[in-house]
Amino acid sequence: MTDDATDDVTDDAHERALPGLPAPAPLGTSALPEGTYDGAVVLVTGGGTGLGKAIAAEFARLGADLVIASRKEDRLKAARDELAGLGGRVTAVPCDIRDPERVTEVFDAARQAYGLPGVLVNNAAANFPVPAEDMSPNAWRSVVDITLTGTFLMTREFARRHLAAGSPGSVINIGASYAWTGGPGFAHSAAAKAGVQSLVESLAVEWAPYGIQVNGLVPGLMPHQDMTADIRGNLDRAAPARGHEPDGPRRELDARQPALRVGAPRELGWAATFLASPYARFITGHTLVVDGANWQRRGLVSPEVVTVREQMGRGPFGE
Ligand SMILES: CCCCC/C=C/C(=O)SCCNC(=O)CCNC(=O)[C@H](O)C(C)(C)COP(=O)(O)OP(=O)(O)OC[C@H]1O[C@@H](n2cnc3c(N)ncnc32)[C@H](O)[C@@H]1OP(=O)(O)O
Ligand SMILES: NC(=O)C1=CN([C@@H]2O[C@H](COP(=O)(O)OP(=O)(O)OC[C@H]3O[C@@H](n4cnc5c(N)ncnc54)[C@H](OP(=O)(O)O)[C@@H]3O)[C@@H](O)[C@H]2O)C=CC1
Repeated sequence: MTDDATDDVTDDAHERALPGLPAPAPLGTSALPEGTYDGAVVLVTGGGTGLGKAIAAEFARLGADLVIASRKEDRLKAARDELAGLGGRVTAVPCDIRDPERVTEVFDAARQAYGLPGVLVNNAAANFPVPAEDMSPNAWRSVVDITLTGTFLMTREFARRHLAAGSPGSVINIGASYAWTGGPGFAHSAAAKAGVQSLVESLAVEWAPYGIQVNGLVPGLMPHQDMTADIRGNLDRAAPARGHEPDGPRRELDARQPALRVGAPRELGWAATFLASPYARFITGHTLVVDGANWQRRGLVSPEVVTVREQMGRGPFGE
């Protein structure tokens, strides 16, 4: 199982005069004791690709049985086989999280396979860059329905089942820092992630009395080979991949981070396994940012303003 390694990129950073933040520990290692998740069932939406798969992998290494859910069966099956190679059991359930009936079916399938998941990672989301004035109503709805409504439906089903069973649980919502900074060019996704962040804070209080933790986990820039063409295209505008590999090292992206490197997906996975672990039982309603301080970045002097249209190489509105 690979981690879409930024290791190569990290080496680049170390060749510089400034070291940047140190490289992460090797893939396959963990700060948590072996077997921390033995007997636990972990449900990860969007667990067939990218960061969701990396998160699922870290839970699997620590003994969890996994349920991964998303729309595309072929990718889910490939990920299931890959994750099963880490030792645990893995079930893949096709599901569009916008549909409450499909959401119910995922939990039914999980219960039948291993029992009620004790951990839910709401990782599935949708996003593409688009100037707000060009965005169709359906484009807005699509991103908000998947990212915010889908997250709510999954979380509601998880809580209902735990409330009925009287059992504790842990929810982790994967967010984005533009939830609180705003995201020019990503107005739909930023608004949806702001809603996801708000859910963390509302539901943590609402459900703490029942033993359910709800936390947020925000990745910084963590490129991986499953990035959609839209997101990849956005990165390509800033930093074209070198060589023949579409996921080749991108020194230019590293140079744009205070850490002088992008994040490795496993760094998010490690944070998720901590947040849902017995060592974080008094942490709820919190959002942990794993981004090398990129979201706090400010220059002494503000950079020149470049409109979203110009950044995307688009002509005047309406032409
Ligand atoms: C680089 C910084 C990133 C920072 C943070 C990153 C956050 C992330 O969330 S990354 C995760 C990205 N991953 C995904 O988005 C995976 C899932 N995404 C998708 O499957 C598609 O992108 C989807 C959301 C468009 C698919 O949803 P679906 O319901 O199948 O939608 P349709 O294909 O029917 O399209 C709906 C609607 O949206 C319009 N649209 C699609 N792409 C674009 C685009 N690039 N620009 C403008 N509009 C777009 C599409 O045309 C439809 O609208 P109508 O034509 O009006 O019907
Ligand atoms: N990569 C990064 O640098 C950053 C990522 N993030 C966040 O991290 C998370 C993962 O992103 P990343 O791995 O990069 O993106 P991916 O595109 O790889 O993952 C998105 C996942 O969501 C699933 N998905 C999309 N729509 C639905 C749906 N309607 N129902 C069920 N599943 C769905 C997709 O599977 P399928 O198509 O099969 O449905 C896919 O597995 C997201 O929440 C994203 O916002 C935040 C900041 C930066």
